[in-house]
Amino acid sequence: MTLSNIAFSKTKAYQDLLQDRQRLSQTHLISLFQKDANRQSKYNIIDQDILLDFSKNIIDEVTLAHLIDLANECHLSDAIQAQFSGSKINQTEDRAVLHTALRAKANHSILVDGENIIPKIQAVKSHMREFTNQIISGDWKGYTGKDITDVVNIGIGGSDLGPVMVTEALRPYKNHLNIHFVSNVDGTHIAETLKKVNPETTLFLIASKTFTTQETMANAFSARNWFLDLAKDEQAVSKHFVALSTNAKAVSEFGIDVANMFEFWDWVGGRYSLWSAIGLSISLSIGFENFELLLAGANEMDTHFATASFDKNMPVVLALLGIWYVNFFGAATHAILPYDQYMHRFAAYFQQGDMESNGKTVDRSGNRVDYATGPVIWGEPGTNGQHAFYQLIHQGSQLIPADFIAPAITHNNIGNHHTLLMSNFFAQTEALMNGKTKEVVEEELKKAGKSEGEITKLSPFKVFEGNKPTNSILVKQITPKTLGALIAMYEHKIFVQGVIWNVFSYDQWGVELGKQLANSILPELENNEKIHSHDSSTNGLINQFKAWR
Ligand SMILES: O=P(O)(O)OC[C@H]1O[C@@H](O)[C@H](O)[C@@H](O)[C@@H]1O
Repeated sequence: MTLSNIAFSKTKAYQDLLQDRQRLSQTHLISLFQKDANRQSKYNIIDQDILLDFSKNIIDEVTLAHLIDLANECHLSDAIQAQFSGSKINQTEDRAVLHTALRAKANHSILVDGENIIPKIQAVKSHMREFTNQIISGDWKGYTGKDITDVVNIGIGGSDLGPVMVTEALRPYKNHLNIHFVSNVDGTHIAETLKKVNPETTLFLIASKTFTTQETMANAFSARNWFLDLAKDEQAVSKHFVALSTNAKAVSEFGIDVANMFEFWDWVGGRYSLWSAIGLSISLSIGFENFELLLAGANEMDTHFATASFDKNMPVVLALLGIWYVNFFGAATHAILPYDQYMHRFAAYFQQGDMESNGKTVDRSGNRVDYATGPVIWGEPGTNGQHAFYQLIHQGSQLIPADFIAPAITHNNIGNHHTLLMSNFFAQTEALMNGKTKEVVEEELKKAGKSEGEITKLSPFKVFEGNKPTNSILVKQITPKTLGALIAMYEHKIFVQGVIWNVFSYDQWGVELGKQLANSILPELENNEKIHSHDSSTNGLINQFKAWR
């Protein structure tokens, strides 16, 4: 079973949606609410302690029906089925895409090349459980007999962002272990981290799907050298270095015993790998039982995605709304705004998740697309964002659809902080929708005692057009389970958009060119000769670098 190959812009639904866009061009969100007393309940999905309210979007029933037609015309149901069943839908790399299998129930069966992969997933999980328990309990000792106190995850991209985001989001569930992350090849990152840890009590997780990534290998070798300089014993490495990888050969060449390797497989995409052995830092941080709850939450979202009708399907609705704004309103970006300080890396995580997946311009037949695809994803936690960039969302010239995410229950009930936070959460989407008319502005200025002249001068700047679309995602509480569901919801959203845009969401050829060029420039930096082999800009920069270093 392969993915269908439907040109999105040639579908009937696309034409219908163009007309909807025309029809709604003069319609304000406020009037959509005024026209339909049931609007809130119609555009609302609740599942697994997550409420998605998408009523503040510029859609009506006809538009939603056309968006769903679009999904059907692009054979979305078949695509979902193809992904979940292990078809090799990552065609450019000839791989299945089965992060969903990592969180499937133990009695499930999913075949890849005729082999049921569930038993081997379970075997790695047992290894993770056992190892996690040994480290947390102190049964696992460092080379001088001391307990492990610090864990350093060395990885980049998908081998870093997911674990960082989740360990931060689930800090309230954290145990005594200090978890550090080193990703950047900038020596500062590893140097500053090593200053904080003691070799006798530190465990390094070398996290790399390929075990060839330049940044990760450089950091891993530096960590190993630092460790050996202090421990002065090769034998000690096995107690302090473990690998999370698909590449056993490279792991043992690095000097890590394969018994200390936590395996995963090529059908787990890097940016979808936090559910695999790459999640070991998460399991160490919050305990394996909580890690399993994270997987269970994601699994429940998988079931929701695979079974709910499209109009009641959170990932599908989010994906269709995203397409509505990217392709029919020209929105170039999409903001993810968590009103939860612990979720401060959530948007950064989905920058990779979304932009590395759908940042493509070639369709599944190898032709250039004639429509926009993946938007720029960005965001910061509320309310910090309000005091920084919300100005542009409210009054700027760009349309910026935004997801507002907040927990009803906080982990830190201090004074009235949570109600203060939530009042902002509710107020912002209301303000973005309603805006403020000239009449209201003038009335306010009048009440403030301004003269007629001042009112005329000031009022244009104080008017808010409103009509800015938002999704509100209210979560009962951020727990391992609900966080797992939220992440899976966004993962599936990305997949749905890729299906409809007719791009391959699970490869990432676009990151290769820079790597290739860096490899060819590297030897040129290792001597003091003047460089002439590039364009004049690159030559000039390299030569100035050499002159200054
Ligand atoms: O886990 P690895 O193999 O070290 O790869 C890390 C990252 O490497 C990048 O080159 C890829 O674009 C990412 O998708 C990937 O997550």
